[in-house]
Amino acid sequence: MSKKIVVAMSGGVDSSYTANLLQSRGYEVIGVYMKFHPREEYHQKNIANIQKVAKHLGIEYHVLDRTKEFQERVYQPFVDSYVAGLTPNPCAMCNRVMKFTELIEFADELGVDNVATGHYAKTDGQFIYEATDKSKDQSYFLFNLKKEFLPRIIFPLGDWYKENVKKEAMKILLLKSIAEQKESSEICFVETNYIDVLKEHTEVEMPGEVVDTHGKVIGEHKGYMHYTIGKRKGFRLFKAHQPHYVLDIIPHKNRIVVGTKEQLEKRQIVLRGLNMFLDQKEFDCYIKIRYRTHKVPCHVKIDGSVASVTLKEPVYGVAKGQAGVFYDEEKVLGGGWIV
Ligand SMILES: Nc1ncnc2c1ncn2[C@@H]1O[C@H](COP(=O)(O)OP(=O)(O)OP(=O)(O)O)[C@@H](O)[C@H]1O
Repeated sequence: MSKKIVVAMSGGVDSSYTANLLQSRGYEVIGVYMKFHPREEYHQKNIANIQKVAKHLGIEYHVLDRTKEFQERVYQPFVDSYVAGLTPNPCAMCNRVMKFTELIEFADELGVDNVATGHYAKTDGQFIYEATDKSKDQSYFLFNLKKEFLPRIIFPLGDWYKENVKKEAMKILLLKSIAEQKESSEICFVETNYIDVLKEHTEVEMPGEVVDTHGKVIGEHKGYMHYTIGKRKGFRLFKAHQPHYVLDIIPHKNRIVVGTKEQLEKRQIVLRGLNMFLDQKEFDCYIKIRYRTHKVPCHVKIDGSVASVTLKEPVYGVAKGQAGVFYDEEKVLGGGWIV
């Protein structure tokens, strides 16, 4: 009897091809689509794609409405984070509290052990690793997965290049149109940009003061939620200066603090809400403090759910609310949220 697997299908090429690959490896695939946000048109388009793939593969698929849970666990915290002057990472949050939790729970209901997604990452059941295709690697967003989930997860695209996934999908008549469609935006519930999302819930356009590190008013900004630490555009300084960067955001005063590149430099970072795959409490490794950035060597000391990180090279633009993810070469050791 073939082994069953639940595949998270988004209607995109990656998860469609994942389902195809797993079936060709002998799995009995059960597809599942989850509605996270309330954009029904978006869902209908995706579900139509999944229907096509399911028909082509002769598999069953399910649609789960998780809009209420998503609103509570991901969407509202995303809005609240910006209001609090942070730069949230909703995808890393969603992977833990929504996507994989719901996927595993659904698999449990069906009595199925394994689940799969079309993420570009690898796992050996104990750790997560970077994907072979470094330009598509999503391991950073997966640092927060519950450790006990890992033995049940398969990432079939971990050793694939996206280019080849597309090429192979194009050869399958029913996947061709899916392979040709435009790639989805980075955050599924953001249609245009995050500011438009925030505007539906809170006042975003509220000009305020730009101050230097001594609190002296030196310019004007559009509203603190427009900025993230390290940003150097979009605010106005009264006098011409050398380039200035956002150093801090003070939400209750609607102020941003700016300074020079040297002032932006950080050698120490604190992470909270840790999620560790490694049990050690003190170690040397590398840290990634944003998705699209290189890893920096560091020393880590863990006390409870807090990590004190000493960087061996300076970094610029450490934004509160973003994920700090520890790596040993390609292996993800864990991570936490920058405070
Ligand atoms: N709404 C959803 N329902 C079920 N699974 C999903 C959903 N959105 C994403 N996934 C799963 O998470 C994986 C990674 O999601 P991401 O949003 O990064 O998609 P992607 O890289 O654009 O992949 P795809 O081409 O499959 O859309 C997808 O490949 C899929 O397995």
